[in-house]
Parts: sequence; structure tokens; C-alpha cells
Amino acid sequence: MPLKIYKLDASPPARAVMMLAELLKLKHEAVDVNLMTGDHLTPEYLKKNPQHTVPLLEDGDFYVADSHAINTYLASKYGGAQSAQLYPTDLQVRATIDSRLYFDISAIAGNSGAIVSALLRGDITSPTKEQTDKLNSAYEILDKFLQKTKYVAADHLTVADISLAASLSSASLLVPIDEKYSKLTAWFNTIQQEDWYKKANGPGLEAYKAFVQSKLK
Ligand SMILES: N[C@@H](CCC(=O)N[C@@H](CS)C(=O)NCC(=O)O)C(=O)O
Repeated sequence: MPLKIYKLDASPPARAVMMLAELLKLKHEAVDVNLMTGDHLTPEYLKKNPQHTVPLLEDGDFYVADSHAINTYLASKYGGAQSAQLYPTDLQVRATIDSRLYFDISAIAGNSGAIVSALLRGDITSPTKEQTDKLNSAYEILDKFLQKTKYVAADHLTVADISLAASLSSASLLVPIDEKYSKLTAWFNTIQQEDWYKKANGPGLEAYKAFVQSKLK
């Protein structure tokens, strides 16, 4: 049975999974889930994913939600020779990668998601100072990580770079990355040259941008 990835192109975490799938040239079926029309709230989808989120991975009769969990699973199970770099088995390297993934959830994806939700509710028309400060502190921390290693968790690309690239490409449309974060800027420029980034993040990011810009004043 082919792998199925349930996704929405505009969704940053869905793009993280699509980028890894592209990088690994994973044979899979991509299934669009339209959150606007409630595809994620149907009884069939809720049975597969009670969290009603995208992305969701289906691998035979196994389902896993959350882009970070999906990507560590995909890299470990289907990464082939690339597994050793993308999600190594060395416990300390792996713990560093996991730590960056959790940092993404709380500090980048979490904070930018809160801004988008507030924009959607009409509570704000642009990020507040507090929201801007939170993202800027996260950028500063990422810049510090990148003063130690070439990529966010090691001197080579890992799944943490992929998740953070998806989240940052979206967050930076809300709060741009100041060039004073020179390591972060250089890392992001390198990632943006990658074929898998262009193919699997580019079109969805444009859709996200159009959506966000329609709400920003
Ligand atoms: N931490 C999750 C976040 C997933 C998430 O919240 N996805 C949003 C789209 S960006 C969603 O599906 N929202 C619909 C809902 O929560 O009902 C991940 O990394 O996959």
C-alpha cells in the first residue's frame, strides 16, 4: 500500500513533510485536505486523526499526526542511506535534533500560529509588539544555535532544518528576520537554494503569503 500524506499546501507543517518527501523522493500519494470546507472534521478523517490536523501520514494501517513525528518516522524508516544524516541514531545528536524540533513547535510555529489565529479572528491587523518580540527572541536563539553548528542541530542537514525552514519561511512573512541575525540569514539563504525547498515549499508558501497579506493592514 502506498504511503499517503494528507496535507494542505499553505500549511507550514504540511510543507515540512512535503519537503522531506521531496528530498527523499518518497513514493507517496498526496491527499488535499481543505480546512476551509471542513474536510478535517468529517467522521472519516477524525477516525484517522482525532486531532483533526494536517499533515497526517498513513502507512498501511498505521497513522501518525504532527509533522515533527511524521518526519522523524519517515527519515528513520524510509531515509535509506540518508537516515544517518537526517535523523542519526546517536542518542546525543538525536536529542539535539529533537530539542530543535520542540523549539520549532513552541517558539516558531507556536508563536507565528498564534499571530495567524489572531489575524483570522480579527483581533489584530498586524503583529503586536509582544508577538513581534517573541518571534525576534526565537530568531536570536536560532542564530545562537547556528553560531555553533553549520545547520541547526549538527554540521549537516537534519530533519530539524526542514521543520524550521517551513516554519521560518512562514513566520518571516509576519515578522521579518533582521539581518543582524547573520548566521540565521545565511542558513536560510542556503536552504532556499535547495531544490526540495523550492519544489515543496515554494507554491504553498505563496498561497500562505496571499492569505496572510489579505489579513494584514
Ligand atoms: N504541531 C502540528 C500542528 C498541525 C496543525 O495545527 N495544523 C493546522 C494547519 S497549519 C491544522 O490542521 N489546523 C486545523 C485544526 O486544528 O483543526 C504539526 O506540526 O503537524
